[in-house]
Amino acid sequence: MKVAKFGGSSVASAEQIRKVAAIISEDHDRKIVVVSAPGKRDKNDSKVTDLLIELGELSLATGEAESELQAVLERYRSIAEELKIDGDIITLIETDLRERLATNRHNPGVFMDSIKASGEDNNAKLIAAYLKSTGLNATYLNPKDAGLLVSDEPGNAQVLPEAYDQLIKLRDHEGVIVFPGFFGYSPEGTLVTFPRGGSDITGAILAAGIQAELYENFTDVDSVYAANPNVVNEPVEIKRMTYREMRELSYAGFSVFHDEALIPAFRKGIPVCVKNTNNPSTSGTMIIAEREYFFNPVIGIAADDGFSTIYVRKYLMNREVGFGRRLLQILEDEGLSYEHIPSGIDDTSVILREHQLTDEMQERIIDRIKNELHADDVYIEKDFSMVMIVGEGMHNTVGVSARATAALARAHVNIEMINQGSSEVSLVLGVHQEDADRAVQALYEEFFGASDGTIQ
Ligand SMILES: Nc1ncnc2c1ncn2[C@@H]1O[C@H](COP(=O)(O)OP(=O)(O)O)[C@@H](O)[C@H]1O
Ligand SMILES: N[C@@H](CC(=O)OP(=O)(O)O)C(=O)O
Repeated sequence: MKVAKFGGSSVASAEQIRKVAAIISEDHDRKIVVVSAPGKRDKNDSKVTDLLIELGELSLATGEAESELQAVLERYRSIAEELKIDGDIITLIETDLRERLATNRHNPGVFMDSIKASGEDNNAKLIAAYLKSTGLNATYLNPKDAGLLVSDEPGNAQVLPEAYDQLIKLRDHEGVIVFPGFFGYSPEGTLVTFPRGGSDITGAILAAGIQAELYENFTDVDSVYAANPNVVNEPVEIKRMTYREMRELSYAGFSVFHDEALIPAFRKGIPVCVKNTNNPSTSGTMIIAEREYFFNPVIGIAADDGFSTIYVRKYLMNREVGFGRRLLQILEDEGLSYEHIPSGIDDTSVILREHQLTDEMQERIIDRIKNELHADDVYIEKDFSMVMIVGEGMHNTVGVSARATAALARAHVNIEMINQGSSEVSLVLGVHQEDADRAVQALYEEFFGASDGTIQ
């Protein structure tokens, strides 16, 4: 049995959905089909999820968002008309959306999750109807009926272990299940979405739940590339990589696959294959537990922006027992998570995602560090990017860091921070955001300049 997930680019139009139907029909092992909301039809288009966020936020703010509602309906209407699906489905989708807009308005988090999730939910119903019209035994299944139980933080659902006791039963379901990605339900019955890009997570949970032989993640590229193709021209294709390598790279900016989606697959040992809906016959990229690495210690280079640094200097900091704990307690009191904390003997930097910080919070943090920790200097800098060099071969290869820093020096990129994970499967370099693309290009040239097109 296989789980096949089709991202927004694969279900963005009638033409794309016909390709999805052909892919499903050609392999009867594709038992569960996870679908996202319609994505972009071209680079200037909008994802339905983004249209729904606009709709929900405007409705909450002003109570009126009719044109935004019609923009969402028009996406489904154009697909349904071209696929010649029964007209009732648009009426059903409109009724559903209006009901969601009228419910949970007192709780913005729950309200927005319901609006966002309608994109996937209604697309799954529409695609199930189309698949049935082609003669396939396909049925829509709602995550609540499937038992996809998740924690209740809006926009940040985490699957609950007890969900797997229910999901295994899907193995006995007749025909093909069409399953909306991106959300589950709390034990209290509240709809909760995963973070953005979360349909990948749904697919991984279901693959783990039914103990699938393979989790296929269909997108719009032939493979996972060694660098973002929007940053490096025609990067080499990766044919095989480990869960750990993909998790590091997708955490650090490879938006082709959600980093949290690897955890359920890794825990149950489900192989993942990233494939192209527009070119399904290619082998794609296999993501597995182990791989041999011979030719290149590095398998990929990623970059993610939107980081801030809280810089703290205090003479003899390294001699003060508990300084680190007290510093992190200040962040914990503000509900902040951090990513890296490189330290010297008299200074330390806490690197965290910028979106967490408000101006008031920054003032409170600086004030507390100065007055409670008696720091000699403390300030916060914004607009950093983290550039990640990843490869299972790095931990027994001498000189990777030297090659990386030399490459950045040649590109005149200043390194603000360097951090090697204890696993040695990744090396993180902090640079200013405006240098990030140049850094990725310089590192790619250093580690892949002589490559012949693919990494085995
Ligand atoms: N290393 C990478 N390899 C392949 N694609 C990448 C990589 N980094 C970023 N991408 C981008 O990810 C896109 C696919 O992800 P996404 O837009 O979420 O697709 P989907 O709509 O299928 O979910 C690709 O079109 C590509 O532009
Ligand atoms: N549609 C949701 C969930 C998702 O995973 O979408 P996609 O498969 O297009 O990345 C989002 O945009 O976040």
